[in-house]
Amino acid sequence: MGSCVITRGHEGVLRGQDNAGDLEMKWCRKYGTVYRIAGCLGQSVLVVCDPKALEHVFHPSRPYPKSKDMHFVLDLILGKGLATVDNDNHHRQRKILNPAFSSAQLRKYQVIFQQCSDKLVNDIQRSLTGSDDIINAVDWTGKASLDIIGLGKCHPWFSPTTSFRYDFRALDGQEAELGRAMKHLFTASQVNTTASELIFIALIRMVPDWVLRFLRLISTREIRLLASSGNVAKKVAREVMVRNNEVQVSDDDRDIVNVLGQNIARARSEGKMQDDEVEAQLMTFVVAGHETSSTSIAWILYELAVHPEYQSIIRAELKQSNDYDSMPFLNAAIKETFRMHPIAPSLTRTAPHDDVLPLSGGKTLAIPKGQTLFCSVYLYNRLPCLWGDDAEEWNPARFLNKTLPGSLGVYANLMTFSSGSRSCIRWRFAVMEMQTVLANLLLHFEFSLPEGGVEIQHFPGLPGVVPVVKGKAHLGSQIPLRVRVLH
Ligand code: HEM
Repeated sequence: MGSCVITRGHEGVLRGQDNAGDLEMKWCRKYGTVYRIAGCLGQSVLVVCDPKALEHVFHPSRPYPKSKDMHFVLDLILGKGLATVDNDNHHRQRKILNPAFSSAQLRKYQVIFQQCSDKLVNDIQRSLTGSDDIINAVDWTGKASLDIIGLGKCHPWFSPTTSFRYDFRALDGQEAELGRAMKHLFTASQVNTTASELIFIALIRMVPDWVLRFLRLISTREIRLLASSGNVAKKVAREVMVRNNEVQVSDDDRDIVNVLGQNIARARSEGKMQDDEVEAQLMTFVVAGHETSSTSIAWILYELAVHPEYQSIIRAELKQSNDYDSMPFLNAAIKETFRMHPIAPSLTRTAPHDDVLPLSGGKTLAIPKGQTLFCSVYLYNRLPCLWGDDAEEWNPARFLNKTLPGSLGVYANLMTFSSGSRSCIRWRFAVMEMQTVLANLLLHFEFSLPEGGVEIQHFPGLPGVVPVVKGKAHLGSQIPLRVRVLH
């Protein structure tokens, strides 16, 4: 399968590619929906996008666990929160947190989405100097989503003395420490991964659990960056907990942090959650909710700039109704963007025991206990057998009035929010946030590509991909778009 550096394996080659997914796609066309690559230090890694095999790996009642290296990285950034723990601990934590995302609760968050969207529109408007301004969409959507999860000053009843919310002040241009750390988290890994970092990851997969404690003491550049983001998140989580104990918020005024804080505090007082877990939940929600949503909103603006005809259609829908869920084109465009631009293009899992993977077409594949699997969201979301021959093109029409293929994935049968009991707990929140922010932006602005066009690539960052301008990855996360105010 082509040449590779022996120590780094294909894994090193994948992390070094300019556009995440290109090589996986090339190999998928050549070798099929399950193929083996060399991991670092000669480890064997299975790349999987076969729908039947993925159904087996993400089965709700017996999902494969995350790989040890993923656990290690998540633990550094998020502590022992929902995204990190397994089995009974995971089940217990998820049960405690689920009510914060019930449909009734989500409807209440809608007010916050709207206020932060209004503020975003005003701030973009104020920043424009002429009729032909270019903005970096990622910067603006990042400010808005940080405010939505952090609940900064866009909230009308915000007051540092009566609320415990952490003021990111993102939309006011004074980025708080956490805002800076989060920005750094995804972009830090844009510097080429070294062989020693890959060897470190390979070692984590190989050594017994008790050795892992000592590996934590080894400090690679990547580990240092991840740990320092985790430390900032921890500091904020502690601040939030202290304020949560100090203030009472009425039922109607409760935002996501209030709701989460209250559920967590109750579980803690009933002895169902330890202090370090409480801290980790807040860290998890702050970190997981930032770049994920903002990058996805920036991607849809990009796709709509490339396909302006859809901007007009969606604007017409928005002028006729306030009910976002009833708008076919708005939702089809969102689904199609989540299909083409998954923030986590691959989910790493480990076989918990010797197993037989069922494959499409009735075949099977025997795998040993401990086998590492790269479950490719990117490839699954682009399989021609599911999405059609034009699967590599952005075409929302595929989601209009059609039965969706397959049965995987919590949203639109895509793997973007994963599938089964470890799927994204806030996928509905993310979709509602995207609907509201996008609707408000499209009603006030027209987006187009800068003169001469621009090619955006998926840079393979950690823990997710980062949009960069081709040839300008060193400038970090960017989606430059031309903006015109609509009157
Ligand atoms: C566009 C937005 C988002 C995308 C594409 C996304 C995607 C994902 C994916 C793929 C997973 C599974 C990860 C794995 O198994 O390794 C996941 C899990 C998770 N996500 Fe999201 N996410 C988004 C937004 C959010 C937001 C806004 C939050 C919260 C603030 C959030 C919180 C979580 C948590 C806590 C988990 C762990 C769930 C568990 O293990 O039970 N996500 N997300």
